[in-house]
Formats: sequence, structure tokens, C-alpha cells
Amino acid sequence: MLAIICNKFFNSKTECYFKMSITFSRKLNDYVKLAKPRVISLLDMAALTGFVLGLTKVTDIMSWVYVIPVLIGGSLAAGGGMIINGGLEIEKDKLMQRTSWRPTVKGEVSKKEAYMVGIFLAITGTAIGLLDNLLTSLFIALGFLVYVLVYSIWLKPRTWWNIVIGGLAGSAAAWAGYAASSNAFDIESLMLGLLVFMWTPGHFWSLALRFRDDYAKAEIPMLPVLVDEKTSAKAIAISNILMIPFALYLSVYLGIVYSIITAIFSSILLYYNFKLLKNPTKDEAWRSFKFSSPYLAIILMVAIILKII
Ligand code: HEM
Ligand SMILES: CC(C)=CCC/C(C)=C/CC/C(C)=C/COP(=O)(O)OP(=O)(O)O
Repeated sequence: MLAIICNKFFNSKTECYFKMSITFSRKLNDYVKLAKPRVISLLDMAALTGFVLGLTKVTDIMSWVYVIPVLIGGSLAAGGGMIINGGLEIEKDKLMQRTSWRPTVKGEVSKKEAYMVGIFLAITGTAIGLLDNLLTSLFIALGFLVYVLVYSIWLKPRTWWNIVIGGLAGSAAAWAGYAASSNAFDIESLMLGLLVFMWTPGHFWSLALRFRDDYAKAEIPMLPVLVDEKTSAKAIAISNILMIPFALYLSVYLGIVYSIITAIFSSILLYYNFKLLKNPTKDEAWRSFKFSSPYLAIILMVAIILKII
């Protein structure tokens, strides 16, 4: 097949393979950009934390094999969701400075192509989750569906509650990880997922406050577009204050060292939020946002390490 195409369109096989490999690597690069790899890495961290908390015996090397399907399947489905989101929002992304560079906006990946590749990745990811168990696969599908249908299509264009409910997509990553090692959903798993859920509004509203002009231009009703800077900063601080008990709750399973480290990093997060409250500028909002992902990553990493040692 490849040989026929090469003979028809190119002077030599070498030229044909060279051009094809360049086209392929460009496309791959476009899809990787659309799939937001940094977001996926933190989702994977949440899934890994769920996985480790769900292990009955961390020293049982064989049980670690089950981490592979949930991480690969979850990453593919989450990436698929974000690629579809890119296809859904071409017109809006065009208007926003932060997103105007996206391959979907530049015409390098068409809407139809984004939908097809995204759906393919979501189905593949969900199927890979089945290698662990049905519950894992269901949570991967739940994360994808909440993100694409509930958040991106239904709530995002309609209400500032969009990301509050949309946060459940992130919880699903933690639940999938826990299910992969335990085939269960219990209080421990629920609370880890709720930590991600409660963390999401503070994370996102900081970014939305930084890019409030962008969101206003695209007429997306994010909270900082609907209320003034001071009220947005208050909402960020309050939502993070409400999140901290969920972060600390995991001490029940992880002990005093976890609670001390979590308390220290939570104080730093609140310090950024109070600075933002005092001075609700774009720069301060950016600083709050930039600390939010490392905050969650550190807490999750500490949880993983403490459970293993
Ligand atoms: C509905 C819920 C959420 C919304 C609306 C949201 C929104 C965003 C947006 C718009 C960005 C900027 C991305 C870009 O321009 O490429 C971002 C960055 C990011 N998000 Fe979220 N997010 C949500 C939930 C989550 C969850 C659950 C996680 C992981 C647990 C996460 C992890 C990250 C990370 C790691 C970054 C990159 C941070 C950086 O650049 O410093 N987000 N998020
Ligand atoms: C399978 C699984 C567990 C899926 C999880 C999906 C998930 C939690 C995605 C994170 C949400 C996210 C990065 C939204 C970006 O907002 P946006 O799309 O509104 O950003 P934009 O303004 O940059 O388009």
C-alpha cells in the first residue's frame, strides 16, 4: 500500500519515506500539544496515588503490574478528551490570546479530525482500563464523559459552576487508580477524589482571573468574568480553605508526617491566595495558579512515598 502511494506521488522511495516521516512527526507533535501533557502528568499522579493507596501490600511486586493499564488507559482517554475540547472550541480559542496558537485554530488539525482521534483515544483508553478491571474502565470513561459532555459541551458555555462540577473529571482519575489496585470504591478512594475535586476551583479560577480578558472576549462565563477581581480572589481563597480539610483527611491513612507536610504546603498556598486577596492583580493571580499544580503534586507525591516506606 505504502509502496503504491510512494510510486505514484514521489520520485524516489527515500524522498517518500522522508516526507511521510516529517508529516507524521508534525501531526504527532500537534496532537501532543492539544492533549495538554502537563495536565495529564498531574492526572497520572492522582491515579498513581489512588493506586498506591488501594494496594493491600505494597511489597507485593506482582500487584504493581496493574498500574500500567490505568496510567496508559487514563492518559489516552484524558488526552482524547482534551483533543476533542480543542475541536469543540476552535472559534472561541481563536479569540483568546492564550489559546490562539493551538493546531486546531491554525488549521493544522481539523475539527472532524480532532473528534475522530479524540474518540478513538477515549475508546482505546477505556478498553485498556479493562485489563485491570471493569471498575477502572468505568472510572476512565466517567472522567472522559464528565470532561467532554458535562463540562466542555454542557456547562462551560452556560454557567460559572462549570469547573466546580467539571472537577469530578479529575476525581475520576484518582478513583480509577484506586480501583486498579483494589477493584473497589470506598471512603479512602472517595476522599482522595474529593481532594482533587475541591482543589480544582482554586486552581482554575486563579488562571481565569489572570486571563479574564480572554474569557470575557470569548464570552465564556467563568467566575472572574462575572464578578470583580476582589470577589474572584475571595472565591479562590475560600475554595482553597474548604479544600484543606480534604487534603488533611488523608492523614487518617498516612500519619502525622503527611499532616505536617500538607499543613506546611497548604499554608504556602493560602499565603499566595491572601497576597492575591490584598492585591488582586493578574501577576498575583498567575503566582497563585503557578503554585496550585506543584501544591497538589507535592501532596500526592508525599502520600505515595509515605505509603510505600
Ligand atoms: C474542569 C476542571 C479543570 C479546568 C477547567 C482546568 C483548566 C486548566 C487550564 C485552562 C489550564 C491551562 C492549560 C493550557 O493552557 O495548556 C490548566 C493547566 C493545568 N491544569 Fe487544569 N483544569 C482543570 C482540572 C485539572 C485537574 C483535575 C488537573 C490534575 C489533577 C489539572 C492539572 C493542570 C496542570 C498540571 C496544568 C498546567 C499547569 C502549569 O502550566 O503550570 N487541571 N488547567
Ligand atoms: C479520563 C480522565 C480521567 C479525564 C480527565 C479529564 C480532565 C480532568 C481534564 C482536566 C481538565 C482541564 C485541563 C481542563 C482545561 O480546561 P479547558 O478545556 O476549558 O481549557 P481551555 O480553556 O484551555 O480550552
